[in-house]
Amino acid sequence: MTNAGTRLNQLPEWAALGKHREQLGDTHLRELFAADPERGTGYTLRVGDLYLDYSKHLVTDETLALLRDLATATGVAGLRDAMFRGEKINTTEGRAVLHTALRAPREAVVEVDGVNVVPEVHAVLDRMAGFADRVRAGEWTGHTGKPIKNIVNIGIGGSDLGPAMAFEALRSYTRRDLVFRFVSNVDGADLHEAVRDLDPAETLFIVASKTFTTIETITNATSARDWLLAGLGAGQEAVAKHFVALSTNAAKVEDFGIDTANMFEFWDWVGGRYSYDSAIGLSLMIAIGPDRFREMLDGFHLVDEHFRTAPPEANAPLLLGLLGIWYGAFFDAQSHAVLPYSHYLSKFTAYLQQLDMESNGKSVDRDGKPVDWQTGPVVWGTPGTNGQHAYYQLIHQGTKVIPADFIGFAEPVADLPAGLAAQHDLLMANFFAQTQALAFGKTPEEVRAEGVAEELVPHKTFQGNHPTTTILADALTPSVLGQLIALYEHKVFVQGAVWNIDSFDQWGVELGKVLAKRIEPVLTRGEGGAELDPSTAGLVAAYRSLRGRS
Ligand SMILES: O=P(O)(O)OC[C@H]1O[C@H](O)[C@H](O)[C@@H](O)[C@@H]1O
Repeated sequence: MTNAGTRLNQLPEWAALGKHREQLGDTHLRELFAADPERGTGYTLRVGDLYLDYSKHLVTDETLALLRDLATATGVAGLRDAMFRGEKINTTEGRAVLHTALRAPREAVVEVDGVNVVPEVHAVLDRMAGFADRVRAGEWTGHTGKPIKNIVNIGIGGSDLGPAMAFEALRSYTRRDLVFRFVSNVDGADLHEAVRDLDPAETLFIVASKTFTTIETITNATSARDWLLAGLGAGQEAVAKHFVALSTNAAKVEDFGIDTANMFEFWDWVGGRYSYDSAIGLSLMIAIGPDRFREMLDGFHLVDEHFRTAPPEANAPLLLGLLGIWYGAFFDAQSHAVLPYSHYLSKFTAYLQQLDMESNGKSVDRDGKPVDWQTGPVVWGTPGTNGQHAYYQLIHQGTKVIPADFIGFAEPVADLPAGLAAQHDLLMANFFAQTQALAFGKTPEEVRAEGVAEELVPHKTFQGNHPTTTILADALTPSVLGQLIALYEHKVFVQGAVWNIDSFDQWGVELGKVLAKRIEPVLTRGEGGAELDPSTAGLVAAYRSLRGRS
């Protein structure tokens, strides 16, 4: 709720930003840097192990002060405190939003409906650790007595992207003698490719689903069970040794045939896209071990505390959130690129897509009224150097405003052979060169001075003035990964708070699910379909005909 119920774009703070934007006009980053020799070091923040440079943003001290005023006027700090207190700030679902409790230290007290949830959180973490240790030690054996060597996580959305992303990110910390696979797509090819070279006797399936009703996951889990039992030539009794569940829904887990003794629980106050530090992280915990998992949780917690307590001027998630609002509202930026300069972060942006776009892809405010301001951006990107040889052209010389985050590390991962670790400086030289080129560009005069033919000067000119944030850390450790994810979680929170939207529901995914359920019997059995629109009816008829069913 904004102050006194005033709509966001009716606030005087919003108008002040609009006026300031006009005054800023097309001021170039070259001018901003020339005017302030301290800018390169002054516009930086240190949070835990993260070094953040925001000097290459189209902002001045005044911009930042006006943005903070907007945060004050929209009650960001109050909503943040309500979240940490366990209030039901997810109003459309009547739920608390407490992923921060998942990484609270043992002695912390966080209450939901008067009950301290921290002991339960740690009880589950301890059970997970016990299980992970048994698998890692080869003590958890399958139906035939063979130790488990293959771990297949079956889940989708928040029950897949988090563990899959973190497994990649922390690959150098994982047990290389165990095989980890992640299956999400209901396309049977996903499960097929994941298990085709595995021995069922050595394979553990982790069925991850908050609701345990998600059709893709239940379908894949059912097929995995069929594959297992057929491969083992065994009956239902083999399931207990090869299937565990991660869920909030014990009844559905039991219905599926998994003993609830093999279930690791979490709670409805954990959103799916905020859940990989809950039981949903079990596959990751098996991969990196409980100690490393706890280090990751500590990293999350460090940034939680920063977000909760740092003053607005030095509050990194607040700053990043406000910068995004600035570009969306006053530069008409439609998208936001996240460009990690680490091969291990290959799934990082895909993970952030759900975190950000499912949270803030909303067009009505908390009161159900249509918003008439920009909300969440399209988040996109892939590891940086690859992008340089593909789509960076558009960022450098296209017509769109694309704020971008550049994420890099001083050290290559520890187990890289020396010869390959030597490539790291080249990787990072690209990292620094790109934000420099994006910010400062190359003027026509500079191009001419190189003796370029006049007709080619416009083509070889770089306008520059493209805003970027640089996030640099020493190394991609479990703790640093936790810090990075918490930074983005809270950035998304800040934006939702200012935009006055519910960042914690996802009603927009429901309609497609309902329609798919209706269309499936039309495809398979030709039943129903009278209600289909003419386009869809035509497509369904074509599909049936191609499959020889009409
Ligand atoms: O974990 P589950 O209940 O299976 O949900 C898996 C995913 O599907 C849903 O449709 C939501 O859009 C996601 O937020 C969720 O993470």
